[in-house]
Amino acid sequence: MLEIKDLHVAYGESEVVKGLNLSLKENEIIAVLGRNGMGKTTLMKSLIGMIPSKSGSVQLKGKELNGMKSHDRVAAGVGFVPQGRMIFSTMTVEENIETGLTTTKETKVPEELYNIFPILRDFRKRRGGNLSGGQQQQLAIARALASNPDVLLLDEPTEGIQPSIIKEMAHTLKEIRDSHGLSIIVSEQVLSFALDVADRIIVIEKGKIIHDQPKDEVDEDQIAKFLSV
Ligand SMILES: Nc1ncnc2c1ncn2[C@@H]1O[C@H](COP(=O)(O)OP(=O)(O)OP(=O)(O)O)[C@@H](O)[C@H]1O
Repeated sequence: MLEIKDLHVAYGESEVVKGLNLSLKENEIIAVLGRNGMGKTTLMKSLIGMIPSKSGSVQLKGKELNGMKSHDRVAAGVGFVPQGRMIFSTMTVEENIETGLTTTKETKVPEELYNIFPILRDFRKRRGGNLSGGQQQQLAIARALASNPDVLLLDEPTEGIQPSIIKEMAHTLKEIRDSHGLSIIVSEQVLSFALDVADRIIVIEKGKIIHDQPKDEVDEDQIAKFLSV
């Protein structure tokens, strides 16, 4: 449903994503692993249109996204949870989620989102900046889901989150995938989380995929070696 073909992304002369090919199926969760600086964030930002790609193609359900602005990609069905969550700290929880509704006809936060994350219902009048890291991550996911995406991109969602909450996050993401028929790409450095959440594990190094395997066939030691510095 998401087809990435020969994608090249560069900052000026410096090419960071170097001819990446990836095919994401319906209801599939892919974890993209890689050490710091290997291009995970650049890939994610280019998929949501925050960084233009140099060449290549990204198609969602047959529709070309390359060349489209971020807002139009969201309308086309891409949801994005950025690294560091980027919650609007002075806005309330409710207002934060409402910013995700701009591409839909809804004006109120759908109850269904509060059913997935009940703590956000309880805290809906609190300022985003007053939530814990794990609660802010739930808020960032709820905001991304508000636009009814077909594919959800999460950039290092476990960063700065407690281990017990990380476990819960993997469970919630799989539940959302099942209930919403979503496909998910998550970039990660935490191998245990990737193995917990994903159907397929991909390792990128220097902007290219160097490893691609179904989760059930993964040799953890081998992946750990790819990730060690
Ligand atoms: N705005 C920028 N201008 C120039 N180079 C950049 C820019 N942003 C990132 N880079 C470079 O691109 C490369 C890939 O960075 P990127 O942030 O995509 O890696 P990453 O795998 O997501 O790492 P991290 O885990 O630290 O987020 C790095 O060498 C980085 O220095």
